[in-house]
Amino acid sequence: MGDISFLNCAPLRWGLAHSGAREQFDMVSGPPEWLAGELLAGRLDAGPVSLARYLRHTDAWELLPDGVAIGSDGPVHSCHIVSRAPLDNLDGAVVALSEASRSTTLLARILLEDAVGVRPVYRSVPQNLDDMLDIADAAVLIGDEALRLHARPPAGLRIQDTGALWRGWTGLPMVFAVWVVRREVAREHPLAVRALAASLTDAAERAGAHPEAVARAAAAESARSPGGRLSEQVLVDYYRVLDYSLGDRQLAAMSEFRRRAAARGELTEERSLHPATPPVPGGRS
Ligand SMILES: C=C(O[C@@H]1C=C(C(=O)O)C=C[C@H]1O)C(=O)O
Repeated sequence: MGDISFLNCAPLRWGLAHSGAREQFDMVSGPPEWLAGELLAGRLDAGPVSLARYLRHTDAWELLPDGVAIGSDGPVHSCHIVSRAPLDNLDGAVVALSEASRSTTLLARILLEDAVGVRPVYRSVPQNLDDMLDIADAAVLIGDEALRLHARPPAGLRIQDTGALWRGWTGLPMVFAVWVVRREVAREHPLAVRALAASLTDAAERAGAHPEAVARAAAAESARSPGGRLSEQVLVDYYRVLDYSLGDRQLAAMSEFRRRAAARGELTEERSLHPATPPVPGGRS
């Protein structure tokens, strides 16, 4: 099973470790685009991928039964458009897009062009704010580096949270990533897939019931990264807004995101987005 090596998945790591389910899975951690490559190559059976990636590969992957996602109903704290000038000044400007992201970069392009009404020029580059702003007027970033910008906004920069912008524009939550399973694996091992989904849902619930302990563990994890330790309060606030559920509102949000992307000629796959019906335990599958 894959695991995103960002702090957005620290509560699930904590929950899986505390339920004892962690040992049942062979877990590999990495950035979301690397996990997507491993899934496509068949080296990984299940894991979290960027929503935009999933929408391009609905032929190869299905959503975990009952659904597990990374989303927010409003600000997400870690997926931003960072700029010196207001967004409506970005017409004709250069916007650097993080190569680590598929969903937020597409969402930012939709927001800039269709909600704000500007037409920037885009450049996909490795994620690093300083390097990005050397070559561009604005940058789209995700993950821990973006969370650090939210926690300590640098002087002179505007940190525009794409979850908040999307919510303000559409009234919907945003789903940034979803857990998928390869179709062959879902067909051949339906009960194992169901157990995996149940373990992840349980981990999210457990973590939600212990916000301070989770924030403490995540702060310790953040201290081991080059960006340095994030405060427990920043992490408590982060996990209060992050939502791992994939219910009707999130599915509606995914459809709306796909519809708006398709209107631009992107992500035109027609398959239903609903998670597969979980097989009945002990029943024929
Ligand atoms: C909330 C986040 O969710 C993510 C955003 C992704 C994207 O923009 O493509 C992909 C996976 C998740 O890591 C984040 O990374 O901060």
